[in-house]
Amino acid sequence: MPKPLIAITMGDPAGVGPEICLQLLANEAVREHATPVVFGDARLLSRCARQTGLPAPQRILSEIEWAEKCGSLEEPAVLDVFGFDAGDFAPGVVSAKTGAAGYRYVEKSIEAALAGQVAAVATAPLNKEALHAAGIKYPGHTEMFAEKMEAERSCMTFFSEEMICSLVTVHIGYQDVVPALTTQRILDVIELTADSVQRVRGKKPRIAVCGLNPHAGEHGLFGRGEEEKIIGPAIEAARAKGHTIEGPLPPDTAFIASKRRAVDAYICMYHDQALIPLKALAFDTAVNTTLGLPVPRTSVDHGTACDIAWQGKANGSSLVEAVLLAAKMAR
Ligand SMILES: NC(=O)c1ccc[n+]([C@@H]2O[C@H](COP(=O)([O-])OP(=O)(O)OC[C@H]3O[C@@H](n4cnc5c(N)ncnc54)[C@H](O)[C@@H]3O)[C@@H](O)[C@H]2O)c1
Ligand SMILES: N[C@H](C(=O)O)[C@H](O)COP(=O)(O)O
Repeated sequence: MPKPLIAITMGDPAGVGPEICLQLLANEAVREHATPVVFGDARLLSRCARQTGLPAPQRILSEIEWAEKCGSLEEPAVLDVFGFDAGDFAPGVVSAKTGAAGYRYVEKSIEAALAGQVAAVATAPLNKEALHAAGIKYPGHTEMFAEKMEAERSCMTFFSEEMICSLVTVHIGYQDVVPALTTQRILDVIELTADSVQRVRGKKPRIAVCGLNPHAGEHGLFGRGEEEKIIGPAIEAARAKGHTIEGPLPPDTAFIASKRRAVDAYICMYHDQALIPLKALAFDTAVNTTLGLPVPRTSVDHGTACDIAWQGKANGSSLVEAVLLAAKMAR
């Protein structure tokens, strides 16, 4: 069976994206399962290789060569996306310019995915402030992929050996979380998660849904009855559709070790409810995915890490796992 061609976007040029892409291109385990193509800037990658001591990319394709050769590519490569001027660029310092470049690599990867040129996309980190400074309206990749791929419903889900978790709400402030919680949205996230875990792990998942308030509201004592009025009905509806599901669980004990052994996937109401336990347990290897898209998209779980960028210190294992998961999802 031919190996899937996976687009890897280079991320914000000023962050750790370039060096984890260089690590990835040289990774033997990745080559066994996929043909990786980094969508980024070839000159910048070569400069990063010189600075960090990592191997420089061997095969570089222009956009014209890519259009001609992508159907027969069998070795790791870089697609040199035109347009980044490294003149006044400084590693570790994000700007509107680096935000715009990172966004261009993502746009290009989505075009390639929708044109059937690549089987999946894995993304290196963008910086949200840099995107904002560049005038780009999306909070992150999740919203870019969902809109540009016209997903009817989608959600952010993290896979790791320690835990799998999906987020009902993502990049919004806390005051906006409660208005965004609806029974239908929670049910959509449960269904997307159950379907994806079944495909990736080959088993019907046991799902746990977290409450919103301390102690899951303790029967209306804390909060405004969100557990009874919004979350509970979504759990009932999912159970009626045949899902193995429990909740709303008190969030503070939902992730203790014995519970994690009994749960295949968590449904979390807001960003940090999911990502504090996930990143504490599996920061180096967890993978972020967007479910509900016509073409798989995975990502690293970490950010641009500007404090260590271009110093040869970045751990590239989350990107390796992201590409391996993308290859699995693409099959
Ligand atoms: N997939 C993505 O595009 C993605 C994911 C998370 C955060 N972000 C964005 O990245 C920017 C910076 O976010 P942050 O500072 O909150 O988190 P961060 O993950 O960039 O950094 C947090 C800490 O983890 C360390 N770290 C991160 N990645 C590492 C790696 N690969 N190897 C070794 N150490 C690593 C950093 O040095 C830092 O100390 C923000 O704009 C944020 O929105 C993007
Ligand atoms: N919430 C994600 C995390 O903390 O890992 C992240 O910011 C990435 O979001 P996108 O995949 O939407 O860029």
